[in-house]
Amino acid sequence: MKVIKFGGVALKTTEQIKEVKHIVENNSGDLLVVVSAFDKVTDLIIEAGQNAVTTPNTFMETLNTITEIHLGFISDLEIVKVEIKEEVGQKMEELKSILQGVSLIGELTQKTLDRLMVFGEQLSSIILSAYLNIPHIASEKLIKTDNNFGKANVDFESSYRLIREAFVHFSGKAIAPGYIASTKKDTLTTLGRGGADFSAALFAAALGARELEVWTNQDGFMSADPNIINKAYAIPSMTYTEAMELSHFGAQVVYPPSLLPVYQMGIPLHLRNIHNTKGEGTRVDRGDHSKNISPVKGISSISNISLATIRGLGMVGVSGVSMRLFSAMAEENTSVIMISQASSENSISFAFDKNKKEEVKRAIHKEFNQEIASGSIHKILFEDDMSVVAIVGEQMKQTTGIAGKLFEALGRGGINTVAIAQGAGEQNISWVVRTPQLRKTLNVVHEAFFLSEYKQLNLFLIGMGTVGKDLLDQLNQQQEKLKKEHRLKIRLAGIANSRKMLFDSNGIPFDEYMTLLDRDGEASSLPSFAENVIGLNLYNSVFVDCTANDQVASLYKTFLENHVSVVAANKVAASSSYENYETLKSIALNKGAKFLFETNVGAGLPLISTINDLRKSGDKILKVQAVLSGTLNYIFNTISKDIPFSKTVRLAKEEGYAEPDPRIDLSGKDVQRKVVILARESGYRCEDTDITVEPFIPKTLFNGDVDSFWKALPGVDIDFENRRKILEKENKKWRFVGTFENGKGSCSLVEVDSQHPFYDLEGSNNIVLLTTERYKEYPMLIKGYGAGAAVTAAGVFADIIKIANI
Ligand SMILES: NC(=O)C1=CN([C@@H]2O[C@H](COP(=O)(O)OP(=O)(O)OC[C@H]3O[C@@H](n4cnc5c(N)ncnc54)[C@H](OP(=O)(O)O)[C@@H]3O)[C@@H](O)[C@H]2O)C=CC1
Ligand SMILES: N[C@@H](CC=O)C(=O)O
Repeated sequence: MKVIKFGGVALKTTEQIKEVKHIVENNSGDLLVVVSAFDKVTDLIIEAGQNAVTTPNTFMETLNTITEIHLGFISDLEIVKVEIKEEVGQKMEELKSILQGVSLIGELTQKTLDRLMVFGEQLSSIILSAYLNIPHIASEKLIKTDNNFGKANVDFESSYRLIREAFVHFSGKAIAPGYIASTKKDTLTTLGRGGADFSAALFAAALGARELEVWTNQDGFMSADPNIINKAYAIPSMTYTEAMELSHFGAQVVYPPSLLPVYQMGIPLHLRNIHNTKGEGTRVDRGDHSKNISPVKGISSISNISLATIRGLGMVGVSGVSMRLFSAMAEENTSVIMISQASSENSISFAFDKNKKEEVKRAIHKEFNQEIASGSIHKILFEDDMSVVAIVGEQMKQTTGIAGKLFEALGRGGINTVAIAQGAGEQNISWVVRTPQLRKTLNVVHEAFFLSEYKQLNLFLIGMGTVGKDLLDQLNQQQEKLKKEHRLKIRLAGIANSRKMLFDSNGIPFDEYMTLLDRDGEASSLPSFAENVIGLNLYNSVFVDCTANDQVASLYKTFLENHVSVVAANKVAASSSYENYETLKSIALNKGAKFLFETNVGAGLPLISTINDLRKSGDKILKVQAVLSGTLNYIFNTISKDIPFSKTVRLAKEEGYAEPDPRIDLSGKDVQRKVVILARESGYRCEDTDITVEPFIPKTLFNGDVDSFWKALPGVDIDFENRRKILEKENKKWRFVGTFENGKGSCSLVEVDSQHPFYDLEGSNNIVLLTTERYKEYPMLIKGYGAGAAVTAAGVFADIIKIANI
């Protein structure tokens, strides 16, 4: 004997019902088919009942809809037997007269509601019995319960006996309505919403079925809620305990009470999807499921939770407090979803359905009246808008480090855990988070435990000029390789320039961002950009700054505080006051986020990381001597009798070396910032005032705006040409050199001869000599392209990859 159950969602359309027929016909051997009401019918019956109470006669409209649904199926399924239409007609008449009675009395008791609701399953089973051409069995006569209407408690012994007696000579196929039962005195009852699963499980257990197959519209138990986690997948197999834990914590695949009968009798439960009949579904049985890749089998969550916390020193060491509290909840018919108690015993927190808040308040005040009056319970706190999340897996109890990994992932994701519980069985860790953080929580935990195929970073980028544009091109080119070779997906979740901004948590295509930004973007606003990044609350969020703007740099603090890592090509923050620099670094450290700015000095050259590595390994940076301006080195390598100074500046801008405002380069400010950053990363508490700058062009050029600067610039060409000729004669070159030693530094134009290590520094290259305790006699030398779109973008890219930690 096999039992198959079809839920209402699997009985939604004529096509689905035809599929049901295939499934039934393809099952050879003895078979009992248990069915729910057709989709939505139970809800419509409840609605009709409620309408009958509140507004007499309005129930007729709903009743007509119910009739249409059933007659519609009879016609669409081409059921020609006249008796079926008559039988359905009779049932509808019966339903109508009960509703009229409700309307007259103006009251709908749970008992009457049960009496109404049984029609759903009765009607579907009558129609399907005719369509499948198999006999119909009256379940209500076989499943016996108490009179707890709405969710009656099953009398297992009598039910099993009656079912076995009814099936003693049975062979072939039959259909039975789920959900409905009756008391000893044959009063109709129901088994609670979802109770058709329970009926099927009772039949399967009583008859010792070889399998119970339950068809819904889901692939079985999923690793997490697929509506939230698009990478969630169906769990192929699990134990009864795991299924119980997951369904208790919100995975609505199977009605939790159904698991007990099949577990007790060791009957395998197979969950299948009517929309994916070839899918494997989930098998729940007593088999060995220990070979699963992850000890965590699934994540489940329940929202709409409130959390109550009772605090008081009077609870410490007093026995029976928990017992009294939970008995009081039981008296109010309130289910406690999760409990957390500190070992100090001075507080107990528990989670419950938010709709039960009044009952919970009443229960606490009634039970602990005296303690509250005496002050031994001094605080009762209610927090709303909470969700309970649980990870479940029987193998968790044999694996160390699960809790460590879980809470590390949550911490790194910036998720605050409000309360925690783990039973000694170790197969479930549950915790409470604020509901706005639920989506992120599920993502973070799914990524941590479920072998999501890919690790994902969510990028938010401001600045799509020279560097930003190249970065997006590189990301576009590399995305397939990163996915394939490093299992890393980079999703562009937000972009902005000075005019517009655009967000899409599903990802903005790298090859279309500009068109989309222009077409769909809204007006750019930095506060609103930050709000969006934080509001989207995506896990593994990274903010990338490819501007030179101080207002953009002022957003870093907020991002880091909200666990959003920051990658900056912009040098403003790292070279601002030491206090700000230090604050940003320490927030990043405390929040488990990263603040990376490798390209601030030497573009793509590994300068900051090398200094960090030297220091971490115990070395000390004693002195820095460097050419750090790509623009200035390019200018001094390009200037000639044919190319005047002003032209070289224009060329440097065109080549993408110069700052958005080239006066930052020409004034020496850019190099000063870089020396400050190197000094700080070398461990010195350096301010920009510690680094002097000797200008090499008149300060008057820096008054006014950029346009007037460009106009005035050719004015210095003759002087430069005169100085250049002398230099050429002496076989020397200009290098703008930054140095730092003993807490102080300088930036100035130096004339170097052919013996000097900086003499042969080509193009826009940078060079850095690091004198350290270990590299004293022969300083460490790092040299190469020090500016330009491609190398800088590559440096920013490398910082992003560091955050992914692949
Ligand atoms: N070029 C190089 O070789 C290197 C550059 N860097 C640094 O990289 C950064 C970017 O340089 P680069 O790409 O050359 O500069 P660009 O001028 O080419 O691009 C700057 C981008 O920032 C945007 N932007 C400016 N202000 C705002 C704002 N308030 N809100 C939103 N967007 C804004 C601009 O928008 P819009 O397009 O609308 O004007 C533009 O897209 C600079 O900090 C520079 O120091 C670091 C190392 C090397
Ligand atoms: N403008 C800068 C760019 C890199 O930081 C330079 O010229 O070096």
